[in-house]
Amino acid sequence: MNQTRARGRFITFEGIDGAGKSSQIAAVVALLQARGLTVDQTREPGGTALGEKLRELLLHEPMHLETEAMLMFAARREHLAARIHPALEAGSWVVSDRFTDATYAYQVGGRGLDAAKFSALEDWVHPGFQPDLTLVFDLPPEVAAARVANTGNAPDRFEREQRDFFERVRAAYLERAHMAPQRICVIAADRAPEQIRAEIEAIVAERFFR
Ligand SMILES: Nc1ncnc2c1ncn2[C@@H]1O[C@H](COP(=O)(O)OP(=O)(O)OP(=O)(O)O)[C@@H](O)[C@H]1O
Ligand SMILES: Cc1cn([C@H]2C[C@H](O)[C@@H](COP(=O)(O)O)O2)c(=O)[nH]c1=O
Repeated sequence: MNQTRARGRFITFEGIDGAGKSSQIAAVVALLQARGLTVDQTREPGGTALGEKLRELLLHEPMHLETEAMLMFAARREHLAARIHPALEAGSWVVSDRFTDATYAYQVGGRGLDAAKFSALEDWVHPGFQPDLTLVFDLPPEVAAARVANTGNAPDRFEREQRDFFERVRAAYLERAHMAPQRICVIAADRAPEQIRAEIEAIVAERFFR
């Protein structure tokens, strides 16, 4: 019998720098794998050899704000073509640390660029394609900044931004969630990791395995 494998699902994690996405992503990947699913864990900017080179530039090289915005979408175009779409079509689930919501939050909300231009880029790069589920980690910028400082790592171009920048990024994420409540869940990230993990597990179970 000719059995075709079901298309995979696409889950994205979002939030300001230091929101605590990384450890929770690992937990969700483990949860899905425990259900016998094949999972491709990736990130933006990045996720491909070219995308990782662009990430290095984006995080560390001074550039015009519109150059930054277009490089984010260039990396995304490659990511979709070389990794995300092939994985989903092969039946793998894809879990990405950030996707296009980050561009609306950081480049439109944070940097103040024109949303209409990004809508055109989005329609060009992934017309009609959105994550199946997006988890936005929400917390006050000062809490996130303290976490980033505690890592002891040298801050990148984004992490060096001031609190008002992250207030705008946060507000833009919450606005995105308000506009697409069926896709985007806001997670209160200023809580113990175990509490956050339990809430995310419940959301994933309800959304995909009910
Ligand atoms: N719920 C939490 N409570 C306290 N500290 C946390 C929590 N979650 C993560 N952390 C710590 O905060 C720091 C940043 O976490 P993490 O790297 O997971 O954030 P992130 O959202 O992936 O950040 P970035 O987007 O900057 O990569 C780490 O040192 C991590 O151990
Ligand atoms: C996809 C995307 C990312 N960014 C910013 C957000 C973060 O500061 C960095 C990525 O670093 P992370 O710690 O791995 O999350 O890039 C952005 O400004 N716009 C985007 O579209």
